[in-house]
Amino acid sequence: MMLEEVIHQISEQTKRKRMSLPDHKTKIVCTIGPASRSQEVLVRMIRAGMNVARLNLSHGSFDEHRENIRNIRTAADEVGLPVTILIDLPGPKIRIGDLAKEPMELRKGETVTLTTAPVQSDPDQIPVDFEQFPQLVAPGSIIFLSDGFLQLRVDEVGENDVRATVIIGGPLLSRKGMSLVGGGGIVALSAVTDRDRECIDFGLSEGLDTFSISFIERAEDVLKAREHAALSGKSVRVIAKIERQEALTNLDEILRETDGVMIARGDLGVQIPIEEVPTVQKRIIQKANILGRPVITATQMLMSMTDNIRPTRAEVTDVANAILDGTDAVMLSEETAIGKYPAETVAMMAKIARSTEEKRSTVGAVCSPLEYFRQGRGREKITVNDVVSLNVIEALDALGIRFVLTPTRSGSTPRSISRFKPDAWILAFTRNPGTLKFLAFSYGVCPFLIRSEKEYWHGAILDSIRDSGLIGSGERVVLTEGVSPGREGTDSLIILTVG
Ligand SMILES: Nc1ncnc2c1ncn2[C@@H]1O[C@H](COP(=O)(O)OP(=O)(O)OP(=O)(O)O)[C@@H](O)[C@H]1O
Ligand SMILES: CC(=O)C(=O)O
Ligand SMILES: [K+]
Ligand SMILES: [Mg+2]
Repeated sequence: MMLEEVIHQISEQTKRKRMSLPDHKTKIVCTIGPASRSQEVLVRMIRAGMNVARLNLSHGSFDEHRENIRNIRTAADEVGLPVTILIDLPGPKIRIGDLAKEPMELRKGETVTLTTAPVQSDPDQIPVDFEQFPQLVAPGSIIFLSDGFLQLRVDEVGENDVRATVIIGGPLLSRKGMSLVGGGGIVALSAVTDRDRECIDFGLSEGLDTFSISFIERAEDVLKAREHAALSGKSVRVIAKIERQEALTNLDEILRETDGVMIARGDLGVQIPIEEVPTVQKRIIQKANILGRPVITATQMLMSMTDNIRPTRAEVTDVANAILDGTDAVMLSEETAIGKYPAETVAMMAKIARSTEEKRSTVGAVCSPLEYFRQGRGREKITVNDVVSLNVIEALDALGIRFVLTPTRSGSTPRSISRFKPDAWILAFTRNPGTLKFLAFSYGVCPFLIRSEKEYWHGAILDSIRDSGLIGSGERVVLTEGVSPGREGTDSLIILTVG
């Protein structure tokens, strides 16, 4: 959208009230729930920078959401800023039902009963809103509740009841999601269920046209939502929620079909190994950016602000990093739906966004040192070490070399190569135990202690490397060479074959 259009849109909305541009460019999506559905709180959230109000139809009734929509619209009018309403569809996710009393405190080691029986007689039982649930588990199955915060191990399976032992305890709230290790729990049902279709109809009847689809598997799922809306003669904007392995496998086709994507890190962190979430996030953002699809990074961004007025450093850094990764929008979930400080959390999000955006061009360049040098920046201060390390990287890339051998006194040569984060290992040889210790902090550097000046000679290094069996005979390596022994600074690199 052109700047003029943005200004036009805002001035339309402001109805001739004083107009100014927002002070942050990253869009802020907020989930609306009990903590934020009042007019007063919504007004504060919009003033603090909320751009999109998300209604999660996995929680609350249509009546409740109808009232939310009315409140959001009134609040937006009052403030004079546009707010988009996003309907998040429930999708094929098994959830527990409404608990008799919440939170239900699950204690490690205790036995609990999950039941699909329609009428709850025992308030200590956990209702499950999916009839086939007992058939999906067996003794020994692990059940994740609440994005994996709570874990149970199944002991016994009956017709309607499943008895399980609490492995990881904590407070459980109504309607939390459930998944079985290995991805079970997103039942064989595909995305866009009958319930999702009802929710699309609900949204359309309220004059809304933006829907996020949970647990998308493939591009066809996006089409299904479009086709359903078309039955009512409506066209919709679809945000594909990437929260299962299949969606990652089919990411390219989904991105081509969808209008936008959400990195739904809550379920994604249960469906794929949690440690892969950060790199998957970067990959999705990059691909979405290349195709120009808006991308929302969601879940646990400022999670601790659900209870505290200040976030953790790690959370602030997560938000900033998502922005530097190239996300278009950041999302708040429990922070604004059930948290103690919904408006303050939005204000914090906006503050982090503004500060990060202001520094983005400088930080971006520093983030990729290789780009920094390739663009010829910092040329007036370039050192011999810089030139040699850049040449090393070039040689590694061009020849597919797996090892760099660097004799070093201070460690500066291996560090200058390490900063580019090459795939190759950097084997550093030093006589200085202090240097050896400090190289423990450098990415991809494996330091070795050598005893005598003689061993600095590259023939000796190659011999000891070959004898150690670390590098096979006949493999090419890069070796950096200090031409003037006794002086710091490397003057050249040589490419050698291990004999
Ligand atoms: N309308 C609502 N009414 C009551 N509680 C809500 C509502 N919306 C959200 N919440 C609470 O906030 C939590 C976080 O919201 P979020 O939208 O991330 O839900 P979720 O259960 O994790 O499911 P999803 O995977 O669809 O996001 C919910 O688990 C629920 O406890
Ligand atoms: C937002 C969402 O659905 C998730 O993080 O799982
Ligand atoms: K949902
Ligand atoms: Mg989810």
